[in-house]
Amino acid sequence: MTKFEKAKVEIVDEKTLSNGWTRLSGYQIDYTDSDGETHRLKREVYHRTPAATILLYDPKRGTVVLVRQFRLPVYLHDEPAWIIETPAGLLDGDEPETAIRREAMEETGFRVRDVRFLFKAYSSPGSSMELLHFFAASIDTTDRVSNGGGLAAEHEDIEVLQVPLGKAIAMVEQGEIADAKTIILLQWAMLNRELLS
Ligand SMILES: Nc1nc2c(ncn2[C@@H]2O[C@H](COP(=O)(O)OP(=O)(O)O[C@H]3O[C@H](CO)[C@@H](O)[C@H](O)[C@@H]3O)[C@@H](O)[C@H]2O)c(=O)[nH]1
Ligand SMILES: [Mg+2]
Repeated sequence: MTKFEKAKVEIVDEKTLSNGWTRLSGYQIDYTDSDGETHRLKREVYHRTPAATILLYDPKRGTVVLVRQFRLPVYLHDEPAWIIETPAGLLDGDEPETAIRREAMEETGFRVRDVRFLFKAYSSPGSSMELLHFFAASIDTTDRVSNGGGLAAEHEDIEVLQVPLGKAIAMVEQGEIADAKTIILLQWAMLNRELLS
């Protein structure tokens, strides 16, 4: 028996408010709440497609592979905008594991061998449909087959960093790493280091 036994939702209307790189819709829904009362609510939804991210961990050196790139939404906060993240990208219609192998290679130059699927998580469920698939893989220096750096055709301009895991955790505490997916994966690594040998 949950609070929401009587709750239900009916979509009454959807209008496209913007149809650029990502579609933004304005919905009207009839939401019947937990007391059984129905209210018409307005909600805006950003139709982001699924994405994937990966913790690349080198057990011999105790380092993680991170990428640094310009992020406009951070710039608009008047914060330093070349932020540090785990490698990530849109699935672009591929299976999550295929997509993360491709993104890891394009962004970091590491060819990933065995990949471990960890979990899925909504990155911002109040406004965005984005569902992120989280992975982890151990790598070593011999898996680096190119410099990475992203796709020139898409003007990706990516710096590849190899950071000791303890230092990366300290960077979270100091505010130098401030991306949610990255913090989740670094904390997973701290809790599960024995799985990555
Ligand atoms: N033309 C155009 N191109 C864009 C736009 N936004 C992004 N791009 C391009 O689209 C590509 C996206 O690169 P990916 O590596 O696939 O994705 P990402 O930017 O790393 O991140 C995605 O996944 C993250 C998961 O953490 C998400 O958080 C992030 O919002 C995004 O969906 C980049 O080349 C970028 O230049 C846009 O509004 N217009
Ligand atoms: Mg990316």
